[in-house]
Amino acid sequence: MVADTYVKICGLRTPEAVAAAVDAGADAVGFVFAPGGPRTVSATLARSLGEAVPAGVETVGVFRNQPIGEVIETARAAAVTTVQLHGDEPLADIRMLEGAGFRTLRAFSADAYSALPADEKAGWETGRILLDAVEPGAGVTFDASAIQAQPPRGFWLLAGGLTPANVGTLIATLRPNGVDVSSGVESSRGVKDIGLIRDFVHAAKM
Ligand SMILES: O=C(O)c1ccccc1NCC(=O)[C@H](O)[C@H](O)COP(=O)(O)O
Repeated sequence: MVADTYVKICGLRTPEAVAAAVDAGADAVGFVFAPGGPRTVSATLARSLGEAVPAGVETVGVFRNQPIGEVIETARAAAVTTVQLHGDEPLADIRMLEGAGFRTLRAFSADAYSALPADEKAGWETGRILLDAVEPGAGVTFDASAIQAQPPRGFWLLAGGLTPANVGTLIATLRPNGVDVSSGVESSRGVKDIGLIRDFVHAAKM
């Protein structure tokens, strides 16, 4: 296993789930602001959930193809430390977020990322990236052979269909800096399971 694997638990909506993630040792908790999904929360709810999160743990707002002005306004209202862009957003949006004082994560489908020209990859790899399945938050794994052959050069997170049962093997095989999970710690879509959150963090940090 890889020591000190960074762990983000995403799609949190209740104080109990946030406390379970923090108590288990997660490095980041995610709140989904992309509209229309079962995990979508308001900035007001995220702000109140985030108040119980200690300073060393990142609070991440997840957005998908929303105007950058709206992203910054919502992230400020929610008082998150970090913004995760999960759509087709340009590098200029990442720079704007950094300028506004946020840490950032830019998500790609693993296939789309592997197909990027080297100079584009080099631009994204100056920041933190997240490699995921094509449909985010769907609990679906993907063929990671291209990533295994040519992993990103900077800090990167693996996501997409991770569970307490498969995360250890995938960390050992692909050696990401961290992992991100949503469906794999749920009892049903959008409903987090405290025991699975605990099991996932422990398995990832073993
Ligand atoms: O989770 C969502 O509903 C979501 C909606 C729109 C954009 C991103 C979304 N989630 C992003 C995440 O960070 C997920 O944790 C990541 O895609 C992994 O999901 P899963 O395969 O369910 O573990």
